[in-house]
Amino acid sequence: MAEKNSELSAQERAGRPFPVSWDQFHRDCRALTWRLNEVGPFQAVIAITRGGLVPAAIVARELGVRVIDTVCIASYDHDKQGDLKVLKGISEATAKLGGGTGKGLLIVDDLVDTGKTGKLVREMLPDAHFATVYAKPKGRPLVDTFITEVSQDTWIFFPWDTALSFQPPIRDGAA
Ligand SMILES: O=P(O)(O)OC[C@H]1O[C@H](OP(=O)(O)OP(=O)(O)O)[C@H](O)[C@@H]1O
Ligand SMILES: Nc1nc2[nH]cnc2c(=O)[nH]1
Ligand SMILES: [Mg+2]
Repeated sequence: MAEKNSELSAQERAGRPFPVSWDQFHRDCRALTWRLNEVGPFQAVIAITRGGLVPAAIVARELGVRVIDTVCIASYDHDKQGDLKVLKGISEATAKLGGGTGKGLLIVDDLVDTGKTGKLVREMLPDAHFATVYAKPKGRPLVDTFITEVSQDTWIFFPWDTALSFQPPIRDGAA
């Protein structure tokens, strides 16, 4: 049974779908910025690619921050998590702004799930502020600021990964 479970993708294990529209995502990013505005000011925003790019753009716009950098990490192949690979760290100029430890820098990602990605970035920039839009319980302790907690058995569907499609009526057995 345990073997069977390990064959399941993270999305299959999660089971419960949580679709997010562009409109909802934009609202949640704005709500996140209201909280971050109390914590800043921040010298730069660092997006964890790729999912962090969209919230980072919105948050940076709302905070009036124009220095934006990326940490590029690959771990999930669609919905299966493998070993984490850091494809690119922050630039020398951004590292200098954060005094080498990330002080005054804001790291943004779309979500934390197991927390593996967040843990790795925290190790790179221990004094940076880490914000995500959504958080699942396992990853939540790693995040300084987030907006919505969803249960661990939830899979979040982002608007850039999805399209509108027909759904059968609930009466006919729709989830
Ligand atoms: O807390 P964890 O279990 O580590 O998962 C969270 C990470 O997973 C997703 O990224 P993904 O690796 O799918 O890459 P992407 O952002 O390029 O889609 C998401 O954007 C987070 O960065
Ligand atoms: N889209 C998406 N990617 C993830 N990566 C880890 N957890 C999730 C999730 O719930 N949704
Ligand atoms: Mg990501």
